[in-house]
Amino acid sequence: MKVLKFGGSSVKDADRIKLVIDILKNQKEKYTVVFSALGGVTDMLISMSESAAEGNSDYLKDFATFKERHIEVAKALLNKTIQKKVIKGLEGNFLELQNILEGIKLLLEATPRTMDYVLSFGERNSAYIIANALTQRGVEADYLDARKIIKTDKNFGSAAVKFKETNKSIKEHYDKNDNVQVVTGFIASHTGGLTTTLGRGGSDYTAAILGAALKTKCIEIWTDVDGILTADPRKVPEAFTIPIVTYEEAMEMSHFGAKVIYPPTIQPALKAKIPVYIKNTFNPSHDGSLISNKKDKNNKPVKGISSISNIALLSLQGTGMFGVPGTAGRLFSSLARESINIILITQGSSEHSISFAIQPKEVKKAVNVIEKEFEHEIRSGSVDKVKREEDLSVIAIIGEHMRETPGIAGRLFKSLGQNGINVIAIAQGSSELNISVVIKMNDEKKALNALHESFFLSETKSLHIFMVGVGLIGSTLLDQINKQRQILIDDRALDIKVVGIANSRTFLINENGIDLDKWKSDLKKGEQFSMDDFSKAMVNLNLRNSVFIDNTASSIIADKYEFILNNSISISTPNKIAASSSFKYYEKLKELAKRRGVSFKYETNVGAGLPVLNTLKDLINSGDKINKIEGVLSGSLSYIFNSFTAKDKFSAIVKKAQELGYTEPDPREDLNGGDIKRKITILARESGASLEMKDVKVDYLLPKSCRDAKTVEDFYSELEKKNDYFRDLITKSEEADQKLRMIARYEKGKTTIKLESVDSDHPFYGLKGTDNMIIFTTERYKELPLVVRGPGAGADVTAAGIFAEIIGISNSFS
Ligand SMILES: NC(=O)C1=CN([C@@H]2O[C@H](COP(=O)(O)OP(=O)(O)OC[C@H]3O[C@@H](n4cnc5c(N)ncnc54)[C@H](O)[C@@H]3O)[C@@H](O)[C@H]2O)C=CC1
Ligand SMILES: N[C@@H](CC=O)C(=O)O
Ligand code: NA
Repeated sequence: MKVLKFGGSSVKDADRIKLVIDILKNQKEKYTVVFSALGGVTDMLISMSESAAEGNSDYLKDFATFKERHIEVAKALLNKTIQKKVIKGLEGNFLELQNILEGIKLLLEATPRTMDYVLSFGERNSAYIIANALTQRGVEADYLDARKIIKTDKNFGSAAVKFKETNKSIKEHYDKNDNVQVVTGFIASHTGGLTTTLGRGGSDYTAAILGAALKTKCIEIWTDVDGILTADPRKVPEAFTIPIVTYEEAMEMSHFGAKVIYPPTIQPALKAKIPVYIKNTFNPSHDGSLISNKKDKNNKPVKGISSISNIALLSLQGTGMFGVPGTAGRLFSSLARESINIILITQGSSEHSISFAIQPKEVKKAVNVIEKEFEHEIRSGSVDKVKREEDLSVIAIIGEHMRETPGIAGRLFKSLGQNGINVIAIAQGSSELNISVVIKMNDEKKALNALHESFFLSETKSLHIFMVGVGLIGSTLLDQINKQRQILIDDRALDIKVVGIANSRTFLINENGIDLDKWKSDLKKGEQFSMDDFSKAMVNLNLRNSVFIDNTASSIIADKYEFILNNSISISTPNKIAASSSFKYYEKLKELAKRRGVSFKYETNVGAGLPVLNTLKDLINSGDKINKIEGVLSGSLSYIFNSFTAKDKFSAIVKKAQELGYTEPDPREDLNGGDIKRKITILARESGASLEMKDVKVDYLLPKSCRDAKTVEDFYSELEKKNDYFRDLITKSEEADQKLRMIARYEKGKTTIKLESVDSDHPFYGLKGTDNMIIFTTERYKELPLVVRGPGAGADVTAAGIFAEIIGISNSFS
């Protein structure tokens, strides 16, 4: 024999009840079944009584709806003959209820005793209709009014069960009746016959009482979710069912807002060692959760993460509290006198302050009672006025095995810290069954998701990308991400979600991820872009594991890095402006990233996708000293000198380099030496020098008229005028069997850039295509230097460099 119980959400209307009937018809063994009132009906009964008690006739409208709903369900489920009988029975109930409501209106009072009677109609109607629907479908079923079998005291609203009497009458009843008993949940009666109710979660309690009395094989609580989940799925989409939870864990989860069941109600069942399953009416084949005292083989230290939204934190503090016994006692007794429920308490070990969380609606009352209680101390200045903080949430991680697993708290605080979530108060029960933290309500969703990812590692980690600049590099990167995304999910459990994109005209944000197959057309329909609006949207979304990518060459974007890092968002960028701007800003950004525990990365600033800056960082971190850096740092100039011959027009080759995507958005940057200047400055800075870009000594490649051109168009026309000049240059170099190279150097604190014509034995002579080559001469690489060489410009290699950087950043998220 087993007991099944279906809650209000499972019996909200006729369609849902049909699903329930299917589940019941599929039962292989003997069972009894408990029902709650149709979803929403109990609330309706309460509000009708309240309005009647105010002498109001408004309830009559609700009463009409109440009747209609039940008749409708009966009509939809029952054939004509049975319908007639059932509707007659329902009408008897309606009349009884109508009389009571009229009585309430006359007396202007709904006592707890009357309320229990009123509420009983919810379960009585639902179980009655469903029992008949079962009979009609060939199940031999009887309607059983639980008032006949469950006996309680007269504590109306939350009556205490008299188990001896109850168990006896349950056994007697079930011994005599072989049909499926369809039982009203929640209601019971006093020995004298008065109707009582069992309080919060009452129908679950009914099921547990029956299970324990009849020693059933199990109890199944049927609801509208797949059991107890690791977190609230409305806040954490990745939440999943916990297969086995202990009773204590279920208790903690429900205390922190997981509303699947109210565990105290299943106590009688667990005491009798009867397993309790939580199952989903709308997904009956799912195993659901088992609440049991069996040890979980899985033994995860953290089983679930819960939260209570919108709480207030009050603190009592003052010098007069130190070492004074009874302060806490007085504080909490005064709150208890006013029936103020306390969600969490923490006390500093200095005994200087006690903080506790309560519902915001109780703040005023709480402050008043406390300030009254400590009136004298406040007046004398030994205790301060109550400090209050509102719009907060409590988050709790829960699990029995946290107790024997070190490092859990560490991981908790690391992932909150990394996501810029400030912890306002901390509490850990001495049972170590939960660790709770108070944070800003704004951060709740982010915190839940970050912790969920961190503690349920087997699940996929999400990375949220915000990208400004979707030109050549940006669009190539989006393409690469789109192609690789599923592989990263499958192989690395890493889900890269691009949630924001922008160009200089419009921007688009989608928290669930932008569709990378059609971002171009979607972006066209986006909102008008401003970096202020985009940054605000990004910060307001407040997503965990966020990375900002700047694929522009704009200083407007680079100027926002400080704000972005300050909001605990990592940055990866090929834009060289920030790292080559003032040394002060460069340092500030690096320091800020460190302080916020996020990343500021710009490997593609030098040598595009080549591992130049990382190599340099590894040398320095391992204690090497940089003596000299020499490099061909411009991919576009490399390409130009490698393709330019005395037969070509120099201006045409430059144009080609631009078309191939090797130059900066503005090609003058490359030809004027600006781009190389930025790169050598960055290399010098990464080597430890505090240099500015203006310190770089440049031997210009271009004649002055070209350098001074005001627009790109003017630049090309000036360049054309100088084609002969460049032909001379290359002819001389060719005749000497040499190659033209723009070489940057950093040595003894000085940075220089110079056009040189190099011989065939020079290391830079053999460079091909867009090759960059960086030669590090160091204390350890003295005789033979360390060399990094390869393509140093181009969309694919640059985008790949950023992509690799993003994946690297994802590793740092706990
Ligand atoms: N092409 C290459 O081989 C390499 C390029 N880079 C860097 O990559 C960055 C991007 O280069 P490309 O993709 O070639 O440029 P691009 O001109 O093709 O694209 C620039 C994008 O930025 C957007 N943009 C420009 N100014 C903006 C502003 N103020 N606000 C918002 N959006 C703005 C544009 O609308 C466009 O979507 C540059 O910083 C460049 O130095 C770095 C290494 C190699
Ligand atoms: N325009 C740059 C691209 C890489 O930073 C270059 O030519 O090297
Ligand atoms: Na690089």
